[in-house]
Amino acid sequence: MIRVFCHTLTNDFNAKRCVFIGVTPDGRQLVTLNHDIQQSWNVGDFVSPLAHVLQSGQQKVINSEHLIYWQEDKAFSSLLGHVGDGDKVLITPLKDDVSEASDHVMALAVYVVDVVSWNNTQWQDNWNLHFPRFIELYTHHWQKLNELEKATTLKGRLRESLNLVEQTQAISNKSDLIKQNLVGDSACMKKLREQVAVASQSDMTVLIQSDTGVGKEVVAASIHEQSSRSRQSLVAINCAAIPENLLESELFGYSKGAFSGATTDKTGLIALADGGTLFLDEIGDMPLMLQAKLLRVLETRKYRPLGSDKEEESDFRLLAATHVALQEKIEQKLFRQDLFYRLYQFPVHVPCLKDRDDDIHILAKHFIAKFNQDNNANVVGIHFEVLDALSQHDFPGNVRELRNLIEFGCSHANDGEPLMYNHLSHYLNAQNESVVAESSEELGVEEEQELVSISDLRSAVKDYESKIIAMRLKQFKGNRSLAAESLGIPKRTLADKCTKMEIVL
Ligand SMILES: Nc1ncnc2c1ncn2[C@@H]1O[C@H](COP(=O)(O)OP(=O)(O)OP(=O)(O)O)[C@@H](O)[C@H]1O
Repeated sequence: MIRVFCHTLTNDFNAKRCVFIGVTPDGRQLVTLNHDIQQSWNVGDFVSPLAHVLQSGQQKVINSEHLIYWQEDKAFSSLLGHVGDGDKVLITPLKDDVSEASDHVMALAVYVVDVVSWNNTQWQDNWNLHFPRFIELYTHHWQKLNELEKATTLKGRLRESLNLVEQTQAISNKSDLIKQNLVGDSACMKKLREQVAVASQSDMTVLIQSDTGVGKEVVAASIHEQSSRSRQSLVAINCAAIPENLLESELFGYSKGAFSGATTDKTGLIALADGGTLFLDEIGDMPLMLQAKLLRVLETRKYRPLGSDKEEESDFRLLAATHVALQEKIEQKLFRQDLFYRLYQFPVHVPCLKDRDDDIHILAKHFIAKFNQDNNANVVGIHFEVLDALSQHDFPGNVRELRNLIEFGCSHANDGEPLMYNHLSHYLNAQNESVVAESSEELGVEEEQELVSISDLRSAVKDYESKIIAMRLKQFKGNRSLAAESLGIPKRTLADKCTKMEIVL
């Protein structure tokens, strides 16, 4: 469009030079639009004649002798090139014809007319007659093109935001589905489900890092189930559970005769995962020699079964998990750094249960429902004392320990009844006994010293009672029901004694 404008001005109106200047979208700058010239001016810089025309909206004709006044504006001078004696520099504003402000200037055309043309009456007639019409037509077309461009850009942006909305919706839908297996309402579990949903949309290698029993396997299964590979298998292996020499043949498979005992061909897990997902649990325990082989497979997708001279291909997606800190293993030269970075494409951390104890209740309910379903039982809910006790438990074995605990309790509960404290007391007391044993040992030393100095038996007994109650309350983190139950006294009696003895916790 600009080329056509300059071409018409040069050919039909004998312009010696023609430059097109536009206003930037933020309205702050004037910039040259010709491809071969790069200059810009601040719209408020009145050292330049361009700012004057932009503000007045009136065409300006500058005689060659008056150019001296604008010499301070070096950019403007260099724009014009050589201007001969008597030549005229014209700056014509191009006004937008649909804008409500009829003086809105869209652009400026700067051109030089030589003295001969300017003094020629035929040129003058032609210029007076056709130039205004040309400018009007040109501005109109240019404006339409700009509108079209704006509409196309807007359409593109709308599409982009629509895609974003669709993507967010898809992730939220997936997260809801994932919640059926990856239970928990804590903020970190919601975030984890979102990460799982995002991971399931790509083929990136996911490295799941966490303590034992937190649900790494559940995370891996959820990623696979929500991915486009879900119709094919999820093939899982625990690298720590299999002896080193067997792990290689399990993964790569072997040909008949590869070693003594290989009486038939065996398909390896890498082959079985073709089209699906391979989950390597406890990858931190994989021997170094196998790590090198795995790295090669990840890079080429090719592998060779033991004893075979033929390379095979497998299109699998890798998920890996570890409960050990791989960085430490790298420092100890027990894990390859290059493999770590290959696995670390999409890292996922699953938080420990003690860092999200809001989830204990919902997980407990989930495991009771599962127990009922699997055992055709009818344990109805969970008593608040059990929840209190659970929230004070540390769960070093994480969700797996909670699941075992609930299943243990459910198996002692009666149909139609909720899960009560006494159904779990055997399990929990075994834990508490170790706490009490620790405290008792400490008390033994102090007690010995105190016994020697007793002079008032009644007050010593009271002190002793008060210590026992305080210790028991501490053990149950201030829960008076549990402390009273453990001491075999009613809760009200314990409360009275606390008031009388001024025991506060
Ligand atoms: N968020 C959860 N929702 C429901 N069940 C869960 C959740 N997290 C873990 N579980 C259950 O807890 C048990 C242990 O989970 P999982 O085997 O996935 O843990 P892990 O981290 O892989 O353990 P390990 O480190 O021993 O391999 C399983 O029975 C699993 O179903």
